Amino acid sequence: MRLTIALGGNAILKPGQEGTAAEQMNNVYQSCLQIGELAALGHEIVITHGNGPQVGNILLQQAAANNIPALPLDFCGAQTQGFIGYMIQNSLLNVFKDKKINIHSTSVVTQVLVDQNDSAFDKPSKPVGPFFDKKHAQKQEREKGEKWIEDSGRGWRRVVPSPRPLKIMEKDLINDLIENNRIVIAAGGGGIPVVEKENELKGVEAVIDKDRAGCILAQNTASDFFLILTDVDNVMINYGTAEEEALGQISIKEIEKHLAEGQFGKGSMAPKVESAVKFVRDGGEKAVITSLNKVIDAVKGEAGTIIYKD
Ligand SMILES: Nc1ncnc2c1ncn2[C@@H]1O[C@H](COP(=O)(O)OP(=O)(O)O)[C@@H](O)[C@H]1O
Ligand SMILES: NC(=O)OP(=O)(O)O
Repeated sequence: MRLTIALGGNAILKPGQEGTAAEQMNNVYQSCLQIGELAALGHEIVITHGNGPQVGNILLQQAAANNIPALPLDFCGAQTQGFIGYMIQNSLLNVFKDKKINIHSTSVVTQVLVDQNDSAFDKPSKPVGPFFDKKHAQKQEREKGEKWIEDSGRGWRRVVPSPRPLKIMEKDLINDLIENNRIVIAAGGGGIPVVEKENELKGVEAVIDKDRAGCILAQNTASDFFLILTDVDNVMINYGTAEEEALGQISIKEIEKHLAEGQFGKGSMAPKVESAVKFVRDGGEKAVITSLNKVIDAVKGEAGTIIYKD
């Protein structure tokens, strides 16, 4: 089976961790152990990954640097594709060497087309960087004109514009690599957002949601399964309350009812559910939202929130 796997940025850099290279490499290596198991079972694998924590850290590093020009958000996104891609390639090489699997992986610096008139440019919604307290968030809003939100009970985070992905510009190249038995890492961080202006592609300041771009990647690569891996085993209803309940196998109709009720975090779980639903509604076989630890069972249909056609 061909699987597109979307790795959450928060799984690569967990809330509360400092963000050292060693921490992130270790987290990625743990993810790649599971991906190695799937490759050993004979599955073809396409990978995308988040970059919210990482791109936010680059913005903080830039703000702390004197006399060095800050680079725009599309450049920061490209940087994260490079170093997160490196961590995945490095980890997969080490995992495959141990398992004696002869498959190579490569990262594709990927541009994703967005609409320059997307209303998201006026309404920042994508959380980036570490979690802070409310006081810090209010100070940044007051002094820097930034926008901050409370993120699913975990603390306050800066938000940036997150337009809808329309098209993966490197689609054909990605498919050529897959046909040549490569594990491709693409559309990292949702892809580098570009708009079409006077017949040219130009980068714009935004961070695309990687689950929405991941859905297009899964469709463009004719994947059977779209797996969204995050830090919870299941999507929940009444999340964070005493009545919290995990969703298992669920139809599009049922999960859309919960979506309409506002059961899923706006900048976190809601885009995952919408992306999973879109993949299945448009003809994909199955979409799963689960944690890394459950991925092997999820592929067998035995764990996670599995969305199927009504
Ligand atoms: N209804 C819900 N069920 C489960 N998790 C939810 C729900 N609503 C919001 N969340 C939050 O969504 C988070 C996962 O989204 P996010 O942090 O964006 O993940 P990632 O970085 O892995 O892509 C969970 O850690 C949880 O705090
Ligand atoms: N770009 C993006 O969606 O990143 P996260 O998954 O880390 O939020």
